Amino acid sequence: MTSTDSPDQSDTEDAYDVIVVGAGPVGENLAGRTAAAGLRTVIVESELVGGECSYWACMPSKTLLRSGHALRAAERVAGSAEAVRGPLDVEKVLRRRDEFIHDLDDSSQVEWVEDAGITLVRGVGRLVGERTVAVRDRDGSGERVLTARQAVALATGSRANLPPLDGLDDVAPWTSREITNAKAAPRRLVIVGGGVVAVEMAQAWSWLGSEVTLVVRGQAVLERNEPFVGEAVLAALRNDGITVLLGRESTSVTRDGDGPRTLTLDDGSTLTCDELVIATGRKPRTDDLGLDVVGLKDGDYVEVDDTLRTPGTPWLYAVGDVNGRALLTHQGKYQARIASDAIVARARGEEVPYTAVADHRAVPQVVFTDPEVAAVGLTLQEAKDAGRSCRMVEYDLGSVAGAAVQADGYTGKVALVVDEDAQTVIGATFVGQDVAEMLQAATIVVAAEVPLSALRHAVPAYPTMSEVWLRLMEELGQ
Ligand SMILES: Cc1cc2nc3c(=O)[nH]c(=O)nc-3n(C[C@H](O)[C@H](O)[C@H](O)COP(=O)(O)OP(=O)(O)OC[C@H]3O[C@@H](n4cnc5c(N)ncnc54)[C@H](O)[C@@H]3O)c2cc1C
Ligand SMILES: NC(=O)c1ccc[n+]([C@@H]2O[C@H](COP(=O)([O-])OP(=O)(O)OC[C@H]3O[C@@H](n4cnc5c(N)ncnc54)[C@H](O)[C@@H]3O)[C@@H](O)[C@H]2O)c1
Repeated sequence: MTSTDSPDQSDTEDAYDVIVVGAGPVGENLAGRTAAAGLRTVIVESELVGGECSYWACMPSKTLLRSGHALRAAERVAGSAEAVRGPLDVEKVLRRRDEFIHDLDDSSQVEWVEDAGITLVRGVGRLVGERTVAVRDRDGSGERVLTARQAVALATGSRANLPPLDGLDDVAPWTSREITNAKAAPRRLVIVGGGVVAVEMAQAWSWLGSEVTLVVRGQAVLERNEPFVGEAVLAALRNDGITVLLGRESTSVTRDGDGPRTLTLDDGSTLTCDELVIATGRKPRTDDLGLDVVGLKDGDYVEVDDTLRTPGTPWLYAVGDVNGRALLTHQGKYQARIASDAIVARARGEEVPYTAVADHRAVPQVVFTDPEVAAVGLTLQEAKDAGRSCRMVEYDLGSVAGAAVQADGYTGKVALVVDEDAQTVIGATFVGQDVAEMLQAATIVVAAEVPLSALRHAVPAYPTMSEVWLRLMEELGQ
């Protein structure tokens, strides 16, 4: 059966092979693959098919940043710089963002689901028993019970985690949802947080005209990366005119009616802003998911093994943000591929073909600031903490011919972490303009554990920025 149903619509056939709860990119991917393999698959979605990534996360944030990147790239090359002297057209940038998020209309995604042979049930899913999910209408008017012969896969994602800040509930703070979907640039924008959401949104809205202040509790931004990443991005943010306060905790916030908010910091100083964005991390959307049915706790990330199955419950899988392994769309979709192949294999009584190794050692991520940050695998510190015998080699990307051609006065840096025993690259970090597209080469090298001796034969084209690999190999004595 292929249909779009709401819970109160009666359906005599509510038994499926696979139930997927959550139709974000990860749930969709898993459902598409089990349906393609011939398993009768239903997907349950409480909001928009396409999930956080499509409407309130990856797509709007990247489209908000892209026009600024394009403008800056043109401004950094003599000849094109003279041709682009104007500012960004904010209205057009926001319109383009809205086109990418389909004005929050999921009908094209629903079409894909139906074409893929998946049944869509709209409503809030909850585990109520073994292989059983109850779906209730968002307004609570109806409930429908679905059963699964093979597997239930949780793909309910994550939401913003709000800190226990005095007064926060009364000031209508924004999270990533509102800042990625804002219809105009707030005049004064304060963002609390120093992670990926905070730095990307600080820069995007600064480029679009907001006066931005970033309140960071640590001594650096992007602390999970190599230290030189935080230094480069911090300098760039400040160079853009963004005020970045390091080592500052927020203690309380107030609002005068519908007017501006005033945030008080731990040194007694105050910041007044038209919008306050909280970007202090995520929490799993498991608060009312019925995890107690299988002895787990609502509100927690769902622990899984490397086939994305929960230990002790052979029919329950959890993929994407909800398991907390790597809060990234591409990594969640990787898990969806593995979980779906495992579900299909187990349904056929076959061996599971492969497991999630990349989650542990080869997770790639791009931070779409200017400069971009692209990293995969372990940082030097993570490698040391893991007891690896390792060393780091670094190279100034700006001194590579390809980078000099890319932009006048190009600045950037690349570092590799090498396992001395295995003679393989276990981590790579790039900072600079247009490094995002350089990441996949490093991801292949790390994921496939390519020996350094073999890398000698991977010759980068001249004059591209990838020529930095030759310089790094020289640094490594290869
Ligand atoms: C601002 C921002 C920018 C980001 N940018 C990037 C980026 O550039 N690249 C990248 O890789 N990652 C990025 N991410 C992370 C990315 O958005 C997530 O990793 C990704 O969305 C996870 O996909 P998912 O399918 O697991 O969850 P989600 O996309 O959150 O989808 C989960 C779905 O489940 C539904 N759901 C939840 N509970 C229930 C229930 N009980 N019943 C029915 N349905 C339910 C939700 O409505 C939602 O549609 C960004 C995140 C943020 C916040
Ligand atoms: N380009 C991308 O790939 C991209 C973009 C945005 C988000 N994401 C994903 O979304 C996830 C969430 O991003 P995020 O930036 O919200 O989280 P994050 O974990 O990257 O950063 C959270 C930040 O908030 C700070 N913080 C935590 N609690 C705090 C508190 N109580 N007060 C003040 N500061 C506090 C942390 O020190 C850190 O700087 C990330 O893990 C990332 O994987 C990815």
